Amino acid sequence: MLLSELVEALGINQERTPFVYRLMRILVHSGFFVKQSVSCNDEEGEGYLLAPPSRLLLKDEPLSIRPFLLVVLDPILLDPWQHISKWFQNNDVTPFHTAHGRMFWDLAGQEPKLNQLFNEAMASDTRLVTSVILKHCGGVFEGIESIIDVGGGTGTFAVAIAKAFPNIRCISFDLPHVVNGLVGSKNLSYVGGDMFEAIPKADALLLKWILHDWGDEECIKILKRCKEAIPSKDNGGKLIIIDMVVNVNKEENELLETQLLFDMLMMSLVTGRERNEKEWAKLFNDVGYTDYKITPILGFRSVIEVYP
Ligand SMILES: C[S@@+](CC[C@H](N)C(=O)[O-])C[C@H]1O[C@@H](n2cnc3c(N)ncnc32)[C@H](O)[C@@H]1O
Repeated sequence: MLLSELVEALGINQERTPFVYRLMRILVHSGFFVKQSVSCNDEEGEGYLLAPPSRLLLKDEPLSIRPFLLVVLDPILLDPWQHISKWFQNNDVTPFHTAHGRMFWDLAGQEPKLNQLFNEAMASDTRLVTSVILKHCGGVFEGIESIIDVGGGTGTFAVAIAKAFPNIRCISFDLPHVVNGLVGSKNLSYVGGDMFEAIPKADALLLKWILHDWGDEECIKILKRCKEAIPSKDNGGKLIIIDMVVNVNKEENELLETQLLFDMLMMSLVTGRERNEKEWAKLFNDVGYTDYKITPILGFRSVIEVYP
């Protein structure tokens, strides 16, 4: 699109065209658009093309992660960044708590708008991740007869597994305010509960973007509840964790900056953190898991299979 077409399509005041030019200049620089000579409607000039990553931000792209961007940019999630300095000097659990006087999960349970925004954001990320996992890592589900997605949100992952593997019984398990009213299918059901109290039993448990929300002590509690819920390794028990494994070696990890920024997001919103392999191994070892295997297939995230 030419700049003039863009200004028209977006309904922007024509006098603002030079400002749109400046905005587009940085969006080209940061890789969201590509500049190219075009001739359109008898006009010749420099035009803009969407760069491939920008497709992930389109409204009607099936694997769009636009809802994720929208929640991260919502004032409720941006406010805590303004409170980091205060938080370094007080005793609040998180900058989010300093900003809103409550923990993130409590506010999500009390504010239907935040609950919905957040669940949609998670579902959009999970659609993208599921598409990669089922295509490239379907083997992790082999031999499993039942699986529980712990903290599975509104069930996007469980629905995809239930569809791809009709013989696996799937449960999406989350806090009651997240799963209330959701209706399952033949091999899929929803269960409300608290993963710190008890997790229903199954061959395998999936934990996608769960453990990075919590500090080590809380992770140990969750991992203990998980261990109680699965059979021994010989009987097919395992955890399938989808989370980041931070590698601070810049040469080996072109996504290091993204991983470190996510670590800051976890510091700002919740009590969690992004962990390196040694830190993951220590958690598993502390709870008595015997073995683990990391498959780095999901961009800045990995699949970590953990055995009791
Ligand atoms: C970062 S989200 C990840 C959601 C989903 N696994 C995904 O990746 O799309 C964390 C999830 O943990 C759930 N959660 C938080 N505390 C929980 C608890 N005590 N018991 C069960 N689920 C919990 C939240 O409601 C939320 O759905």
